[in-house]
Amino acid sequence: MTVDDHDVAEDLATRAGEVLLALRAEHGFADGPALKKAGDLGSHEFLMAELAGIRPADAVLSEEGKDDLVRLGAERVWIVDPLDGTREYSEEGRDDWAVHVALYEKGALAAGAVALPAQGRTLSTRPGSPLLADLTARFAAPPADILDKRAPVRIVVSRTRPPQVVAQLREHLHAAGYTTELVPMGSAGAKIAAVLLGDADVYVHAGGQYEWDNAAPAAVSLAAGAHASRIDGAELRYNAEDPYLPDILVCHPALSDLILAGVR
Ligand SMILES: Nc1ncnc2c1ncn2[C@@H]1O[C@H](COP(=O)(O)O)[C@@H](OP(=O)(O)O)[C@H]1O
Ligand SMILES: [Mg+2]
Repeated sequence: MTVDDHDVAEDLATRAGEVLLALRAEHGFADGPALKKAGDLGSHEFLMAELAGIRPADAVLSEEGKDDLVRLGAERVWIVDPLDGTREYSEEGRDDWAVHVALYEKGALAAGAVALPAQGRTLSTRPGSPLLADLTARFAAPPADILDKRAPVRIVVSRTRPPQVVAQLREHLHAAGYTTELVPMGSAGAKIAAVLLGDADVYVHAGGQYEWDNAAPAAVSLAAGAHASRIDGAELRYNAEDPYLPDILVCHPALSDLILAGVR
């Protein structure tokens, strides 16, 4: 039986999340560094073994693996972050951490899933996913409350490394008559999921990130009809020789011109 790539992404991200929940329960929170290490490694090894079994011909770029540049000539590359938000994973009670599994194929993102294990859900590009249908409906309707300036623009940012550009963006929005609210959160995947799920309106990051931090969240965003780009409006490109991809913007497409004008 052939298994569809969307199903593979969703299934592997979800099951890696179960591995991470089990390791968190087993280790407890007394030794943070040991828990982080166990999580990063345990999830990476799980994903590598599963991908080798189900997609043996594909290349893999993982945050926790050695970067095999054979991927540069490969048609299919899985871009995975076994544990995004490692810091938050090691803090008791926090649910802002994620597992990212994306497939890059012939120049573009072809599938992806972001598991939020402590929230009990996985966002994915799988056509037919009820959650994806909800997200797609959200982005098909205009964000009337924001456009009418009745509701604040909720900007989700790194809780430990909020970028400079956010202050500039807020000034730009305030000058245009909008109000804003900052929502600090860990994990690029959890922050992008917050935008997709309607708990925030904009995710802006600058100053450093890698392909594994945003490939799967970008794949789901684009599948849901959200805007996802570099902060200068350029397309997000993957499987580069240097996987450094330092900035990203995700928001409702009806807000993208306004936000891009504020961050450019
Ligand atoms: N300036 C920077 N340089 C490199 N990586 C960064 C970065 N800022 C954020 N990241 C990475 O992006 C992810 C989300 O960060 P944050 O929670 O601060 O928003 C984290 O991934 P990991 O948890 O997988 O390491 C973090 O390491
Ligand atoms: Mg990461």
